Amino acid sequence: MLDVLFNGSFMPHGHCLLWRWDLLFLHVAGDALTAISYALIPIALIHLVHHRDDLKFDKIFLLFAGFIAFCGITHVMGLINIWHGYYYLEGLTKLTTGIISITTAFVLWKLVPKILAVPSSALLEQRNAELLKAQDELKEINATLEAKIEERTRELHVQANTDPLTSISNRRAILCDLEKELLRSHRYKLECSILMLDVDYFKQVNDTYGHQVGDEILVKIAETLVNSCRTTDNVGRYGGEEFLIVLPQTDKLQAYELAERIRINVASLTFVQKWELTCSIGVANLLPQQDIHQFIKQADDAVYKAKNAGRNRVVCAD
Ligand SMILES: Nc1nc2c(ncn2[C@@H]2O[C@H](COP(=O)(O)OP(=O)(O)OP(=O)(O)O)[C@@H](O)[C@H]2O)c(=O)[nH]1
Repeated sequence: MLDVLFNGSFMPHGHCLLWRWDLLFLHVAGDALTAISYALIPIALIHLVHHRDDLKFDKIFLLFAGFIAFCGITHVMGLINIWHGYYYLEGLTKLTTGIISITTAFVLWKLVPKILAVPSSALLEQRNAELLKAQDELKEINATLEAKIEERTRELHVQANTDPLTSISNRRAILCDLEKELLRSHRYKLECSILMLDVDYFKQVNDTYGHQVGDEILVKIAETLVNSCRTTDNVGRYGGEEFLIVLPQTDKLQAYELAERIRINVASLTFVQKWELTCSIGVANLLPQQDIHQFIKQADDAVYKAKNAGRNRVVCAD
């Protein structure tokens, strides 16, 4: 079998060309150039498949490489057969080339729908642009939402710490301020005073003029307190008609003077109704080691004394 295959004793092709140099040149040059390029193309294809893991349909590239390589071999056989007559070998090469070619053609046609289904780079670019746009829109929505959440959180914080009637700090907030001030004063050995203010005979105001007038009076008193104090002082509504004022770095005498001023300011408030509005104020100055409850009780006791002493007065705790 191999003897037949490698039998080169058939008439060389050169005889058909009558050994004319011009014909020989055309055939040799054409076959040689084709054979060289048919050797280089498969190498390039294999290199490509080898270096790109993400290459889709890599099997077809390898099939192409084989197909082109065998085409090259048939041209080499054509060259050899100019001088020798290996026509069995050439025939076998052509048959092999034909089988690989038909296989490649078959596989390629089978792949066509799949290849067409792969989105084109223009389509991918368009999708990418759409995604980037959607991403920008989402970022914008996110930023808006975050701003809204921040705003709402601020509003809720204000709501949680503000007395809805008077718009000053509520009991929770003023106690929180006092707690902080207490810690600071103890730590840095600073003076700290508080005023507890209770409106006199407020029940009578409500009973005589109605709850709404009572509310208006509370609002006016809160305004008066805020206007009478420094911005560094904290004014809060402690209870119904009770107000707590925290005075950082303020000694007993300064606190007493402020309390007197407040008492006078409240007494000078005028309402449509002829009612002499007064208040009683207890002053407490922070003692060493004193906690918030003891501090407030001191001020409360002073208010109680002021009430018992006839109201409309300021009493300093002992
Ligand atoms: N209008 C109004 N009244 C309130 C509010 N909170 C508490 N009060 C009223 O304040 C009154 C407080 O009455 P009391 O504790 O007896 O004290 P008082 O009448 O001021 O008497 P003294 O404190 O002893 O001078 C009650 O009638 C409460 O209903 C409020 O938000 N608005």
